[in-house]
Amino acid sequence: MTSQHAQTPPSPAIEVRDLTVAYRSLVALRSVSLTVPWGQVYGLIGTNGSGKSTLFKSIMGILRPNSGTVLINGGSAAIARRRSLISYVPQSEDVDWSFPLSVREVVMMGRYGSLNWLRTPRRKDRTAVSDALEKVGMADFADRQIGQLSGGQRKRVFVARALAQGAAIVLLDEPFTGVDKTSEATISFLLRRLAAEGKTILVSTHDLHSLPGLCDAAALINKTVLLHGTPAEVLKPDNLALAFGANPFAARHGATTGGATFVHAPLAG
Ligand SMILES: Nc1ncnc2c1ncn2[C@@H]1O[C@H](COP(=O)(O)OP(=O)(O)OP(=O)(O)O)[C@@H](O)[C@H]1O
Repeated sequence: MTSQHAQTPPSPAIEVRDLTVAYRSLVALRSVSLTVPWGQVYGLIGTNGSGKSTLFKSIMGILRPNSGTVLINGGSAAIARRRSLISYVPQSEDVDWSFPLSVREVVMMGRYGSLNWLRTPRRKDRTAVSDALEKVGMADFADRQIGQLSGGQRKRVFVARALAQGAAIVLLDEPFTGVDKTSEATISFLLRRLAAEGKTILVSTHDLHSLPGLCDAAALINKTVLLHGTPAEVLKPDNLALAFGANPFAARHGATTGGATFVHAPLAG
């Protein structure tokens, strides 16, 4: 017997459809399509300038695409941001570290919608901030100015901001660049735990060696998505070489091709 009401399949966490983004005449992304399901850590792999940050900013709705769409849980990025559904941990270079804010104040920003900046924190906000700082091992640094932190500590503070926000989707742009091993392990552990709770993590990284332990799936990107698959498939040297020309990452993994899904013919340059 069939049910009278057909079940609508749940929307994926992130769905990018045929996205093209240009900075004036420079095309940074061309016809990018990507589906990221719920409950996964998904890796975005690409060399410098391959368009990873542009894709993140497009997913966040910060950049307006020339064409194509981005859906967050089936709706617009603007709605997702307003509902604090999605959080963005930027590259360190994109943050003004001289800004006179304490660690606690940065994490508290995760508790305010952008329209609510002047609201006085309530007890549950303060508790959420303390809990998040505890989880990333930064509770002892709560009153320190953000400029007085190491690279790894700064990243942990921004991860804490995403935790305090309670976002169901977290984007992390190069979270392991310039980061010490302790911070990397803390962040990786937290990301795996968030995914186990059903949340979705999209992470861009150059660090291929961290990929198998961290990610459930990954995509190789060079202005467009070249291929996607499991980390083991994506990391096959021949796939990296096919995607990027000579293997620019000098990966030490496996030696055969196959398994990964090529989406586009590899691009030159
Ligand atoms: N604001 C901008 N104006 C003009 N061009 C830009 C701008 N931001 C990025 N680009 C260019 O767009 C392309 C993609 O840049 P993007 O920052 O998205 O790459 P990326 O993969 O994040 O690189 P990286 O790993 O170095 O951060 C590059 O050629 C870059 O020079």
